[in-house]
Amino acid sequence: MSLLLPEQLPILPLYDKVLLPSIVTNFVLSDTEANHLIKHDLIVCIPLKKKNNNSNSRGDGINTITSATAITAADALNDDLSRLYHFGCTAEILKVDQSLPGTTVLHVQGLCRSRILDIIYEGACFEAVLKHYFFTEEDEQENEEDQDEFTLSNDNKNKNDGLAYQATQFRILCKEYITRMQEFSVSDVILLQLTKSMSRQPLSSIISLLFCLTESTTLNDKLRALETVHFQKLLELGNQVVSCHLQCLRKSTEMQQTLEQTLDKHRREFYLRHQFHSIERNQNNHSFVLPQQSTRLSTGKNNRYNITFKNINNNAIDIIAPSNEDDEELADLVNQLNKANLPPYAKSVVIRDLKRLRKLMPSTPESGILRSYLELVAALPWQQQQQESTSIGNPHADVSIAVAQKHLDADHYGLEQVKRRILEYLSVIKVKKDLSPPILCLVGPPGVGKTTLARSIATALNRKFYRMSLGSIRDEAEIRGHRRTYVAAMPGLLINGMRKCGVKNPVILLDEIDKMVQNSHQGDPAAALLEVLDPSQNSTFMDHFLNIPFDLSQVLFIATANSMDTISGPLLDRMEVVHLSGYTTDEKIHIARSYLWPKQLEAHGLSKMGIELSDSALLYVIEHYTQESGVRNLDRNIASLCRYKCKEYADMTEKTSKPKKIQHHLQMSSPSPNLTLSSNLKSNIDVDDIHTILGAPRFEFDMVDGEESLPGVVFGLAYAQGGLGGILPIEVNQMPGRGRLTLTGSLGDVLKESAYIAISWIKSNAYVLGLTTSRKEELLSDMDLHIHMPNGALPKEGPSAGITMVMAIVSLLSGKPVPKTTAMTGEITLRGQIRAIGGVKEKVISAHRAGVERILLPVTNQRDILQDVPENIRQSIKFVYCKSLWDAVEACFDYDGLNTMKCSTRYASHL
Ligand SMILES: Nc1ncnc2c1ncn2[C@@H]1O[C@H](COP(=O)(O)OP(=O)(O)OP(=O)(O)O)[C@@H](O)[C@H]1O
Repeated sequence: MSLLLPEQLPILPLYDKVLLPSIVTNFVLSDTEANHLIKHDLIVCIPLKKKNNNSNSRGDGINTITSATAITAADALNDDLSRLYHFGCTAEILKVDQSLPGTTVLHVQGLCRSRILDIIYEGACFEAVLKHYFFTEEDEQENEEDQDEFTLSNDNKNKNDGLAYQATQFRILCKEYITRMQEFSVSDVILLQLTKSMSRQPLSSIISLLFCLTESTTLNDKLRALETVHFQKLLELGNQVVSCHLQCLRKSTEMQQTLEQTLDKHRREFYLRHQFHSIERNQNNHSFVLPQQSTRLSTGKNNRYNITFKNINNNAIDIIAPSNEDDEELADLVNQLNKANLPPYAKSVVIRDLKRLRKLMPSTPESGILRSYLELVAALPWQQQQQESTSIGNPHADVSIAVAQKHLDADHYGLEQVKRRILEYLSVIKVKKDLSPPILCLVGPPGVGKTTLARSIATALNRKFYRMSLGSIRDEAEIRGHRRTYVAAMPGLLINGMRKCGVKNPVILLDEIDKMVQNSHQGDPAAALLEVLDPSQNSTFMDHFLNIPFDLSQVLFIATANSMDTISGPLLDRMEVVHLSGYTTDEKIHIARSYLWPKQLEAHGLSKMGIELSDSALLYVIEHYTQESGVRNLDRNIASLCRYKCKEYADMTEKTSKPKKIQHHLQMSSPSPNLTLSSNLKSNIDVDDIHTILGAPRFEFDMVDGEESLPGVVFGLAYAQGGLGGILPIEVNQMPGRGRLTLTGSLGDVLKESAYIAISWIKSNAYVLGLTTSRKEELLSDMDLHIHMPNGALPKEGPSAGITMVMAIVSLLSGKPVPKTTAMTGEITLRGQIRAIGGVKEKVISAHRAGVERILLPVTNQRDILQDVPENIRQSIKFVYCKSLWDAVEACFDYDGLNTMKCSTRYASHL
């Protein structure tokens, strides 16, 4: 056959590729490269050795050029010729495809191995002089009959070197190789070709195919296959390469198995658990039914199966079954769940979740969430406990009103009306034996004892107390909890509170309910509270995290707020508001004497030292170091006094005691009751000491004493947020101009409007007021007015200064001063009516402190004076109740001093 092939053929050098006999493939060349080749039917494809070939003679390492390129005359100038491998593959050109411009695709089939004897330059291109090698049929002869039965047993060892043995071994290895490759899901096309060739093709072709198709065969192996001209040697090489591949495959299968074994420890546990549950299910199908309270046979870890009994009464599963597969923590959890006395609807959810938890791998985040969820369920008070409070919530128990009153009185001075309202509320509960009366909402300035009152109620009822601060809550989820699908989901404040209390009937204080942010983009927390505060709905309160209805109907809710303005309407509607106003100075003195001073002495270990705080010193502290409606700052200042005395005492003992004794004192947490004060320690705190202890006074109270009664200056009464009242002078001045009005002193819109109303009313009644000489004369046509309220940096707002503005302007224009001991407050209308205002108590109390003797008030505020203002203040101040501005004018000015103003005429002007 070699004779039939020409011994001189054009060369197609191959970069990074080796063509083997029997293989059909294609090479992409440029048209110029292919031109001289396509004139021939046969070519020789010779691999190129690596450029710096210093490795071995076989040409290890071929340059990584991917396409095949023909050697042209120009190429010949290069060193490519020297890099040609000494063997090539003679190939037949099957097809030439030049459909793509500039590109020629040569479809070729390898025919035989050819040794390169010489390279010659022939007709503008290089050609190789070759010697061809073929494998004859005899070469490839093998014992076909024994092939299938042939095994690699010891009996056949004598054949080890034989061709048949090599061939059979190759076939066996090839089959294993194909099977293993199938396991690794290698492309089916390759395996199909290999499988087909196994039965039909001669072995040399199979070897070629194997070398070309398997990606793991190196270029080196392919070059070795190309130069091997003895069939048996080729077979040996084939066996070697396949064995090597197989070894790799076996190794990776082994690794995979080991990896799976390690990874599958948990999966195996899962299978076992699953298996166990199905056995358990079978057992449960045959569960015993007992007529009485159900019991579990045993929870011991040695039990093969746990048998669950069903309660015949409610047909619900009464006890959650533990499992032998449970770890210690999970067994504990199941135990707690069983003790939690869950209602049937909660139990079914828990059983389902417990099953899910057991199927999950403990390391997964979902398992953690589920576990904490079940822990929450176990910790919640689902049923009334025996040891829980014996008062409200338990219909057989009684609330002792006398005890409640004792507690309230013991903790709080005064607040008579508030205490009375609380006792009424508790009486309703006692009589009705449930908690349906509306929820109490204590509204008042800071530090007046709202929180402590709620705490006293809880103590009086012998219930647990939980304070829930709602200040700045803007997310509905904080009340209702997050759904469990969210990462780091948590139950809401209420369920958390119930968990902390551990009882079904605590007193929960919804503190600062007015500070809750309404209608934020994260939902409306106030809306979530509606359900909680509605007695008809809160028995099935739904927390998103818990996702099981929870009964809050036994909880006694009390809310506190500083102002009602910011509480949402529907929420306010569900509550009964109890107002707490600020304390008078007298009340503060009482509170300080009877509660705060003894409390702080006790807290500083000075209760047995006989330290006294004089009344004048206490009053000085209240007036010059606090400016509040409550007593929180006063409490703090009293604590400062106690600290100072402590320091004095410590210094004194250090000076007088021997070192040993000092040591002894330092070790003591509080001074010994036996220790008496040395004569050096001053036991009385006077006004003079206050400066030394508390520093310079922080507030100077505005007193009318220091003021002058001038035309155009009138005292109004102000009420600031936080329950503080005070006197506020309004100053008016006039200047030549054209009737312009200037307003200064950080006045708000409503206050400015009051000024315009005042001017309008005065202008329209100028003649009757005696400010003009005829009805037609225009007031203020040639002058400008300037109204100012001192303390300019402090923003002021509200309608209650209307009356004061009118009187101040009239006073200026008439030249008649209003006595400085007269103050006033009231909203005005354009018709001159005076309307009710708020904060009466605080305003009156502060006016009293400032030395005011007479106050003008709207007649509709009379009941506030009678109800709220302490008797001693009522006695020392004269109240003038005004229905219209004429009453106020009458009270402020001497009528005869005005032009024509007479009592009778003022009514005429109204008509
Ligand atoms: N009438 C009172 N008798 C005795 N102590 C009082 C009285 N009123 C307030 N206190 C004391 O004042 C302090 C502050 O009271 P509390 O914290 O209850 O104020 P609050 O009204 O809840 O204030 P806030 O609105 O800022 O929460 C407490 O130590 C309390 O004991």
